Amino acid sequence: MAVFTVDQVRKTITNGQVKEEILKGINLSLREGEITALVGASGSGKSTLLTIAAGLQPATDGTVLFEGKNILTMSSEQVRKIRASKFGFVFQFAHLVPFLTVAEQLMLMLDVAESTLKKTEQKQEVDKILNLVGMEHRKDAYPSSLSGGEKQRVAIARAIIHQPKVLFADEPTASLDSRKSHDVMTLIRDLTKTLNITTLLVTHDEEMLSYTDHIIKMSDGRTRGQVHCPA
Ligand SMILES: Nc1ncnc2c1ncn2[C@@H]1O[C@H](COP(=O)(O)OP(=O)(O)OP(=O)(O)O)[C@@H](O)[C@H]1O
Repeated sequence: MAVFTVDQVRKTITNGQVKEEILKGINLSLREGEITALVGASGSGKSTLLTIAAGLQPATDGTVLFEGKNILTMSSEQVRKIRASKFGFVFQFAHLVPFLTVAEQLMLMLDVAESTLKKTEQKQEVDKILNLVGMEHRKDAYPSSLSGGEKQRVAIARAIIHQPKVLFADEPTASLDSRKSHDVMTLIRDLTKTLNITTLLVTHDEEMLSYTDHIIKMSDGRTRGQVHCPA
């Protein structure tokens, strides 16, 4: 089922007198339990498309339908609520809060997502998710004592603890070595399948495409076909 549909999305940037169209009418649909990868040369518009789809910046034209509603015409408060409760984000760097332990980072995310769980249930949820990403043994550790791969595991746990429908992952393996990159993509793939998340991934690393279900190539602000990857 398509959870997310992007239809005729355009983005024009004005730089002084010069107008530049960086997205030229993008269409795509994302399905539950699947990873869709956006690939393409630097500057082709991947991150712009991801941030518009995630409600982080407006488009010039077009629609982004999430659960049947166009997020591009919602108020900023409505979009903020959807982002906090229904979306999860992972970026190139983990961006953990340095003075919070691993468990506290996840508790904070539950607060941001306005979780209705009681504190004891929230703690159980934290334990469950840390177990899922293989980080339960480091729950009381601070970020400075974690390796790059461990930090990214915590960032992924934080991105999914509130059970988002959609996971936006922008170059999640770009700061990791090859082995850790494979570990992180295995984790993202397993979580996408077991939790039935809809995942949109931006990556430069062709080796990571074997973990995806669909590949969309971007070139000069346009998409060039949606390739289905056989399992
Ligand atoms: N706010 C902005 N103002 C001016 N130009 C912008 C802005 N945002 C993006 N661009 C331009 O739009 C184009 C697409 O940028 P975008 O970051 O989406 O590309 P990308 O495919 O994600 O690139 P990379 O792989 O290098 O991250 C680039 O030429 C970029 O310079």
